[in-house]
This record gives sequence, structure tokens and C-alpha cells, in this order.
Amino acid sequence: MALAGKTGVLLVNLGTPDAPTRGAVYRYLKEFLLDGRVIDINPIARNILVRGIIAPFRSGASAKLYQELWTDKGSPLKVFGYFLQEEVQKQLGDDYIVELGMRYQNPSIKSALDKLMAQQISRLVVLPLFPQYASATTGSVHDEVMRLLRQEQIIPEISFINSYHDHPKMIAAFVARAQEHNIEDYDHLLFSYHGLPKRQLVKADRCNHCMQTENCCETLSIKNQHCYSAQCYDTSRAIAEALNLPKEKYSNCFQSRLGRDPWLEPYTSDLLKERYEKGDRKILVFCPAFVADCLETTIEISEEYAEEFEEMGGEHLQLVEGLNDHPLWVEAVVELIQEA
Ligand SMILES: C=CC1=C(C)c2cc3[nH]c(cc4nc(cc5[nH]c(cc1n2)c(C)c5CCC(=O)O)C(CCC(=O)O)=C4C)c(C)c3C=C
Ligand SMILES: [Fe+2]
Ligand SMILES: [Fe+2]
Repeated sequence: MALAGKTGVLLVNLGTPDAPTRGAVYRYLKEFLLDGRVIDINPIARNILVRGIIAPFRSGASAKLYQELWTDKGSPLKVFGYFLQEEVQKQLGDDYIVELGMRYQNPSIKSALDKLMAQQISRLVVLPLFPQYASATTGSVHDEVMRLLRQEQIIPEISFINSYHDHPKMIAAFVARAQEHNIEDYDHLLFSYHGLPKRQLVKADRCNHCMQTENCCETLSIKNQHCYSAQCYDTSRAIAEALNLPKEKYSNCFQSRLGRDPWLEPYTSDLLKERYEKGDRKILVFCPAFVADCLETTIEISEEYAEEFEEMGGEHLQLVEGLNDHPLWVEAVVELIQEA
């Protein structure tokens, strides 16, 4: 008789500080930015930069922003992570055990894996909560899971979900969020993705394809199938098609640059200026690299860029709510796990 054990599901998001305090933000930034897949320079320089400059100098200002972001239940990234875990568990039923881990800080991937391994799972499905693949995010999650499992005697069958930038149910969830707004009221729509250093795109490219010509990372093909930028453009294309948006009604851009190296362009702030100069006064912004609202959407887009746009003379910049607790998003995650 074939024995069928349970399937463990590990949902992993980036992570957030344990508290909106300077000390907790310092610990978060230090762990996050010391990851060699995030700041991919030589380890000595990375240590000096992170421990000596970025973490100490950024943590005070960042803690203030986290205080604004914090809810009664904690950091939204974690609150929506637990919500997702609970809902997906309900829908998958008893054959599955669903846990949440954060790549940095808590609940740690180790604590989640320990719980799954203690229940003698037969299979493990790892789902990083990043629709588009990047070495700094998805790659780092897989790296950490493999590092931890290497220490186990029994390694279960593993499925690593790598990207799902065009998953139909997820696209439907983004579309449903957009439809909470009257799109006709807006002059232009922006798809603002988290940026990446251009260097990381080139480094991940095995086909000598990325950053070769001006627009090569805007179209997805079999050659650049893992290119973060091409996957972002493809997510926008899928959402725009579903919303029947003409090409001139929307643009793609990248936010949250860190440091002086060139990051993916156009930068969100530059594009906002450009759109203002073209006469747009009402702008709707999607952030489809984030499945849950967080510092980068609620504060950076909805407050900082909205203020910048209004100071230029713009009328209104509206953020489209993240997938957060949308039922179609829960369905998308359930489907992704079942497909794995
Ligand atoms: C969505 C995918 C993300 C990619 C790709 C990514 C790359 C990346 N990020 C940094 C530096 C920072 N990111 C910060 C916050 C942050 N980043 C993501 C997601 C991606 N990052 C999320 C979801 C968040 C918000 C977390 C939250 O608690 O709400 C921050 C901290 C913010 C601050 O202190 O101001 C930094 C720093 C790099 C260097 C990078 C790629 C190389
Ligand atoms: Fe980030
Ligand atoms: Fe590319």
C-alpha cells in the first residue's frame, strides 16, 4: 500500500522589522542588506557599507516611516502573510500544512521549516511571494531553504515555484483591484515595480540578451524568460490587456532605488515628472511586484510620490490597493500550489 504523507507548503515573503523602532529596523536592514544576493558586491565592502553606513544611518529615518505604516496588528506585510496562510490552509484542507516564513527577521524560514519537518511531510512546496523572479528575492529564498535543508537527514521531495508573473488568477486579482477605481477618471496609469541594479540583470543573463539594446528587457522570450524586467513588463501587458487599456494609456517604471549604481529605468519619480509635463493631472498607480501593501506602496507611492506629484501641480495620485486579502489572490495561491 502506498503511503501518502502530507504536503508542506512554505509561503515566503521578504520580511519586515519586528517592531517600528530604530533597533528593530537596524537588525532588519542589517540582515537584509548583508545578503550577498541583495548587495552583490565583495563581502568586505558589503560589510563596511551595511554595518558602517546604510544600517546605522537609515534605521532612524526608516523607523519613523514604519511607525506611520504600522497597524494595530503589526506590519501589513506580516498581517497579510498570516491572513494568506490561514485562508490557503482552509482551502487546501488536511492533506496540506501551510506555514509562513520571512526571508529576513520573523517568523523565520527556519521556524516555519522546523514546524513542517516535525510533521513528517512527504513533499514540500516553496512559494516565494514575488510574482517576478529576481536573484535578490526568489533566488535568495530558495538559497536559504536549501541551506537549511542541507542540515536535515531526510530531505523531502521539493517543488520550488520560481515565478508566476502572468498567472491568470493573479492577473484577475490585480484586475479586480483596478476595477475598484473608475479608470476613465485617470489621465494615465503607471505600473511601478520595485527596482533592481542593472548589474544584477546582466549577471543573471546566460544568453547575452539583457541590457544589450535599449528595449531588449521589455519583451519576454524564451531567451530572457528569467529576466526580472521582462517579467515585469509581461505582468503589465497581461493586466492592461484584461482591462482593455490602449498602449498610450499606461507606462512601466521602477521605484525604491538604493545607492548610486544605475538601477532599472525609467525611475518612477522621473516618469511622474514626464507625465505631468505631458499634461496628466490624475494618475493611478499599480505596484504588481508586491502582493501585499508595505512600506514601498503605502508610504513611498501613496505618500511620498503622491506629495511630489501634487507639489508639481498634479491633482491626484491614487495607489491601487495590493492583492492583500483579495479572494482571487487566495485562489491564485491555492492553484499555484496545486499545480506544483
Ligand atoms: C518585490 C520585490 C523586491 C525586490 C526585487 C527588492 C529588491 C531590493 N530591495 C532593496 C532594498 C530595500 N528594500 C526595502 C524594502 C522592501 N523591499 C521589498 C521587495 C523587494 N525588494 C519589500 C516588500 C519591502 C518592504 C518591506 C516592509 O517591511 O514593508 C528596504 C527597506 C526600506 C527602508 O528602509 O526604507 C530596502 C533598503 C535592494 C537593495 C534590492 C535589490 C538589490
Ligand atoms: Fe526592496
Ligand atoms: Fe533582460
